[in-house]
Amino acid sequence: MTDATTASASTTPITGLPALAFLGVGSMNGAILDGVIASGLPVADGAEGGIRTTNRSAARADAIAARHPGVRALAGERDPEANRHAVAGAGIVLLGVKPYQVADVLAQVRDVLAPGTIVVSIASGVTIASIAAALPEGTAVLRVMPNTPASVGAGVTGLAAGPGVTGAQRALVHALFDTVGVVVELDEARIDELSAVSGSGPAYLFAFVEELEQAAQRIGFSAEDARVLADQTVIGAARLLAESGRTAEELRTAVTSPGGTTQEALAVLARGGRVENMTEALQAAVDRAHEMARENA
Ligand SMILES: NC(=O)C1=CN([C@@H]2O[C@H](COP(=O)(O)OP(=O)(O)OC[C@H]3O[C@@H](n4cnc5c(N)ncnc54)[C@H](O)[C@@H]3O)[C@@H](O)[C@H]2O)C=CC1
Ligand SMILES: O=C(O)[C@@H]1CCC=N1
Repeated sequence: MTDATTASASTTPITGLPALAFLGVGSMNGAILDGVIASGLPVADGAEGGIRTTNRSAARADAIAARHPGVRALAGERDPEANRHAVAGAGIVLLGVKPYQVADVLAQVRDVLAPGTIVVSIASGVTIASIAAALPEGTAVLRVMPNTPASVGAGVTGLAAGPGVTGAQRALVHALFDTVGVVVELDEARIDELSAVSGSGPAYLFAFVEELEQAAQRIGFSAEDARVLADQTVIGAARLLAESGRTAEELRTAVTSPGGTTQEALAVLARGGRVENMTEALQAAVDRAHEMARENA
């Protein structure tokens, strides 16, 4: 990480959030919505209620409303102006649609954003400059890169503020994402690299669990037992990392008896050049983010 990067809780105490509009509540914005609500941090009642959400399908909006009865969940399928209704009176707008849909959603809402509204994008590969260019001049724009463990309060979010964003606005968004885990502030120039590590990272780990499960079956375990063994091993190891205060290296060493079985297995895994392979994988994610930024400019 560069000198420009800091992981911290917000230094400014925040006792509440302004009305929030979550535009596009799928996997990621849904995880943030769950986390913010679970945190109990008060959200101000805007003119149309404190938290508003939008997505395309009515079934999904109904599911959000059932899960969070206080939320005003709107569906584009029922209300073509859902995004415009959601942002009216909101203090923070969280853009959670797919990258290629961002421009369309910004065009829908740009003339109904209240002065002083903070726009936060979670989209991969969509730059602050391209978002700011689609909004009224002077709109505060921040770009964040969260990850799905946010839904259980264990996320990590990269946060980059655009030009002209005040310290107070940045602190507010930082506090919002503190409710769903750890926040790392960084320059926007580094956000694609952060995304490659922590935004996509949960998928790498889930892919590993799937591989461990499949390999366990190949050496003779039933599908059911293989799943218990693989899932619980990773859950237990992650908790140990979180709760023991020891580094991954120390914990690995504690499992690996000299001349024992783990050492043999790790030697086989290392044959694949895992660090080189992981570095190549991260670079592929970064390259794709750069390509998306050009496509979405
Ligand atoms: N899934 C992840 O782990 C992460 C995703 N992201 C970013 O989050 C964004 C969303 O990704 P996911 O949640 O995975 O996608 P998703 O497909 O689960 O969610 C997108 C949501 O947007 C809604 N939507 C589509 N068009 C809309 C419109 N015009 N107005 C309102 N809602 C609309 C859809 O109904 C859907 O609920 C992407 O830009 C992605 O780059 C960022 C970090 C991690
Ligand atoms: O795969 C993606 O493009 C998004 C960004 C990071 C995680 N999911």
